[in-house]
Amino acid sequence: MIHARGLARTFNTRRGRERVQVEAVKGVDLDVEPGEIVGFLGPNGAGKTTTLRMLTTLLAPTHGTATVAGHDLKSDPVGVRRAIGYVSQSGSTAMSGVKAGEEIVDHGAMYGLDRARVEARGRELFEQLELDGMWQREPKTLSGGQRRRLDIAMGLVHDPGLVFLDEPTTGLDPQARANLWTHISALRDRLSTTVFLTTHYLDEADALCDRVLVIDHGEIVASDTPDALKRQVAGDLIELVLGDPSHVSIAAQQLARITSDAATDVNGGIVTGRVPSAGVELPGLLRSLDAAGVALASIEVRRPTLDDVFLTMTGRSLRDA
Ligand SMILES: Nc1ncnc2c1ncn2[C@@H]1O[C@H](COP(=O)(O)OP(=O)(O)OP(=O)(O)O)[C@@H](O)[C@H]1O
Repeated sequence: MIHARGLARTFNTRRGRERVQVEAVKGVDLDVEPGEIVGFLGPNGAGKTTTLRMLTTLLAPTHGTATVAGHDLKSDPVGVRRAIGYVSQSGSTAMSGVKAGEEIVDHGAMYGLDRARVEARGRELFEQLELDGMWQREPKTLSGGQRRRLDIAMGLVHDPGLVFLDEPTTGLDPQARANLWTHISALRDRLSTTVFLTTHYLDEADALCDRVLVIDHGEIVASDTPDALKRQVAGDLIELVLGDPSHVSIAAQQLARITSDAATDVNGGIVTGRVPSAGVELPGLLRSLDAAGVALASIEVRRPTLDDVFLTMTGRSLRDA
């Protein structure tokens, strides 16, 4: 669906009186297969929006080539535009006067589609996106989550095979975000729409995306499934909270037998260590602790997060970057 090679964009800008060149995107290669939900993750200023604007024909690349939904970005930008949906950060719904349904029909008509056909498609999308009953409402009277779903309906009304969502859940409360994830997954499952979305949120990339591309300083630093990326970080963290603190050293010994680096941390009555896979190691550990007479108050397992992945790759936390 998307094949980009060496995609780059430089901006000429001024810093004070000095002219400077900003290399926003530095020769990115990326491939997205049909039916995938791919998350484009990175800190502020990493180059996400610039890449998205290039892939959607809104910004010309300085270098590189790309095929998007079967059309060449440079030689056939109109073909690209017809074949994709794009939902920007700010959305495209008008805030006054026009009814939600009319906006949808006008938007589809812009693509040269028959109004009756667009209306049928729009009503179907309203149903799928839980917007039933909103056809006659003005967008300004909708909730934040409903408005984002209306934006997505607009992006899909011409039935594109590929849709770009720029930070789709920014500004929504946690419940509305989770609800939108369900809808985006369902769209892919029902309509086989390929989804390419940018996000700041680690939990969003983790919960929603089949694959995550991590961009930093204009370069892709990782591309894999969230689980595979997290497996690259040295395993799961096991935390043993001891019922009897005098068992600390024996518990540490037992845990050290299975940790990746034969090391554990002891803090009061708590012993922690990283193991390659907690699911595999835990039953044996519990048996050996039991045999050694160690009483546990509780046990916790923490899987690595995408933030741990970013930290391992760049030495910085995604949140602080
Ligand atoms: N029109 C422009 N002129 C000059 N510099 C720009 C322009 N657009 C983007 N940049 C710079 O390019 C870099 C990448 O910006 P971009 O908006 O693509 O990042 P981003 O990952 O989308 O960030 P955010 O998450 O904050 O939206 C930044 O350093 C930004 O300041």
